[in-house]
Amino acid sequence: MSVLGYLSSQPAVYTISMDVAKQVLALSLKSQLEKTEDSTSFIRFWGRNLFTENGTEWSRHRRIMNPAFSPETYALVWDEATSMYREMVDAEGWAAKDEVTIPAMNPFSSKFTLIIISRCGFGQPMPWKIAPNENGIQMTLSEAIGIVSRSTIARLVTPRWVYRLPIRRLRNIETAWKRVDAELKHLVASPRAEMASAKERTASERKDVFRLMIRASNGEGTLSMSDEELAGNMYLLLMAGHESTARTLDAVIGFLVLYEDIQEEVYNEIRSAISEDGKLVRASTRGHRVTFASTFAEAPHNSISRSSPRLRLVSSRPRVFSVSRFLPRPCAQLCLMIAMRLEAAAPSMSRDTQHTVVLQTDAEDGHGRQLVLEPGVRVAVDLVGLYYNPRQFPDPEEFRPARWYGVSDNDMTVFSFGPRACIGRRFAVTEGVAYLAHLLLDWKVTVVLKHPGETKAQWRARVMRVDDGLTLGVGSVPVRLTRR
Ligand code: HEM
Repeated sequence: MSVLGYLSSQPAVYTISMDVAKQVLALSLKSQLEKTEDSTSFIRFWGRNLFTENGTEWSRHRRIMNPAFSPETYALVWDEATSMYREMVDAEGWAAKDEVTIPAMNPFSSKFTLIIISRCGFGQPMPWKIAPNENGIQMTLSEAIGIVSRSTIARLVTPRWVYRLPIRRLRNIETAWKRVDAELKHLVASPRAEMASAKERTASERKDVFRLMIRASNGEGTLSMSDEELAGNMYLLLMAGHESTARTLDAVIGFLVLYEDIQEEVYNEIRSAISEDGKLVRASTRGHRVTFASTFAEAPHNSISRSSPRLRLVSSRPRVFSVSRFLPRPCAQLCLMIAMRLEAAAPSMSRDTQHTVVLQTDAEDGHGRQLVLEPGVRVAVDLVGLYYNPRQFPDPEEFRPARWYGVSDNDMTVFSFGPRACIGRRFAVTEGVAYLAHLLLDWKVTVVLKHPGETKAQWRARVMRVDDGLTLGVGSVPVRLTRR
């Protein structure tokens, strides 16, 4: 589809073709197509970052951050997710109940993923119960990030004074942006102070992404980072590392209550992973592989064993981690990936032509043709359109994890592909599988209908609709948890 702005704006072409998308990403690596100031303004409020840059600048950011996305980090993600689940169940008072009705799962998944990125990405302890008046601002960080995400586009096009008008909604937006700003400043300040103190040695041994960036910001040379870039990357990770995963978790829960047979399959898979001895298994190295799984140490009957063939997380090389690379991908993981496809958190990927670019379009009718684009044209891969393209995914509306048995990560595309694919993909998958495994092992999750006559199709139309923010997601997901 091509779009011509006759009065203003640049011409653009949109594609929902996988082949064309692959060409676009390949040409981006050769700087024929690039991200521009304009196309990345929505994520550059606090500074340039890994997402906004091209060429050698992009490569510098990526080289600084890459070592943090390692098997050790994913092991930590699994462990933290395990203890976070326990904290959540205790703090919310679910531990003593056999049935819990929840009007919306969304705040739980949002808080869960925020705390995981905070603990595992930023090395910052964050408890499940967060006081609402930190930094003198009456809003939790989780709430603030949600508001910031939903108001990003408005914030780009409205002057700042508008948010000082005596209108509650606008004041709330201002408070949320201040809350996030305060958090970023606090994050920058705390590890710097820590690293300057006697704890320096221990802290410097830790390789969370945040400490690597702080070190780069204190350093010089090709792998250094300015303070502005540091803040920019922290904001990026806060948004990308938390929101997209949270929205995927909302979506996958929504689908699993609609498709009860698949929920049962995932449950049985998790049950088959429970160990006899029930001891905590965190991480172990077997030859060149790192395998780990986690159990609930305190609850032996609820343990997930490392001997399980299905929930094992495997690395083929010490530094390159892949979830179940040599084993069948767990159904829980496939459910996540399908939810990402059906409810894409990242709606599109765009690049602008820097030179004349030739794209080969699909030969759908046997007549593929060349599309010649002049410099200055925006090429957008419409991910929602691509994921619902029936030529790529027959019966695109169906939640059918089995369709991705044996398919390679690249062909799933939900995290993009090639060297510029999502840096946090394994982080997100580990976290998501851990969340599902622990939740579904304890509870059968079912729909809460609006009224007794509501059908599942109506529930899907009402709940699984697009809720727009910086990322896309579903609406409030009301469910009932019944103890297994
Ligand atoms: C369900 C969860 C997620 C989805 C669907 C997702 C999707 C994506 C996609 C499609 C891209 C490519 C965008 C483009 O090229 O324009 C991307 C890039 C990125 N993602 Fe994710 N992501 C997720 C989770 C995460 C997590 C957990 C983190 C960090 C911990 C993260 C950090 C990033 C970063 C930093 C980039 C930019 C990479 C680069 O340009 O080199 N994402 N993500």
